[in-house]
Amino acid sequence: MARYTRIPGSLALITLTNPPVNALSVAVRQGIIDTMSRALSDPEVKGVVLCGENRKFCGGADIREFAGPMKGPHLVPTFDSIEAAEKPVVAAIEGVALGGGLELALACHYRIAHVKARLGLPEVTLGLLPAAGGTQRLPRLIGVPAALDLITTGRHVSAQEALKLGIVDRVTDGDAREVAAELARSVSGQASRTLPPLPVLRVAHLSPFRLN
Ligand SMILES: C/C=C(\C)C(=O)SCCNC(=O)CCNC(=O)[C@H](O)C(C)(C)COP(=O)(O)OP(=O)(O)OC[C@H]1O[C@@H](n2cnc3c(N)ncnc32)[C@H](O)[C@@H]1OP(=O)(O)O
Repeated sequence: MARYTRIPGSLALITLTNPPVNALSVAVRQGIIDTMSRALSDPEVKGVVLCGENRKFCGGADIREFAGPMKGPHLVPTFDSIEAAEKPVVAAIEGVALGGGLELALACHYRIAHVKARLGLPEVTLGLLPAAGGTQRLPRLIGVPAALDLITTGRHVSAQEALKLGIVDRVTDGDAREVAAELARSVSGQASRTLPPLPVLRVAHLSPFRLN
């Protein structure tokens, strides 16, 4: 599920609710779509803050659903609908943003992390790829070498390292939701921020393919 609350400053707060780590179950994916649509269609709402219940942003795909067939909305269109939003969406990352949880945060226009948060793409440790946008959005945000390091090792990074790498915009030791709301208010009315294009790697030993 995702809970929808109006908060001061003409903002909507969307809270993922799926204990213990607010994993992206079918109900959470559907909840994100429904609450985003509600926020976007309400002219009184100028921006959105996305967080997880109990100060845990999101532990990724719900591993309890791995045994059955995929139901409900897929992650890719769910995340694309956030990125395409014309109102600013700010992720308030507390606890963990792992796997699909980090991919969800990457689809938001801004990211605030609590100082104790941990972020990463551990899909490789399950024999998977971060295929819900992580392999595209992370290199666009922080460059190919740094993104490949995180994607191929699955290692977690601290909030401070995430800030240094450029994954998050700000780190706070306070309430990340409040800092995210402040940021959302300050950018509301502006065009949504977009990621830079994917950098093109030039590989020295490969010559361009020629058609004769
Ligand atoms: C495609 C694939 C995509 C898009 C993916 O996202 S793959 C999943 C990527 N996510 C992960 O691999 C995260 C796995 N979890 C962890 O690394 C850790 O559990 C944690 C860092 C999130 C928390 O660690 P810790 O505080 O030590 O606690 P536990 O490990 O004991 O976990 C607590 C309970 O949470 C349950 N849990 C954890 N992750 C998930 C999840 N992704 N889906 C569902 N449930 C999850 C875990 O099973 C524990 O449950 P209980 O045993 O307490 O019932």
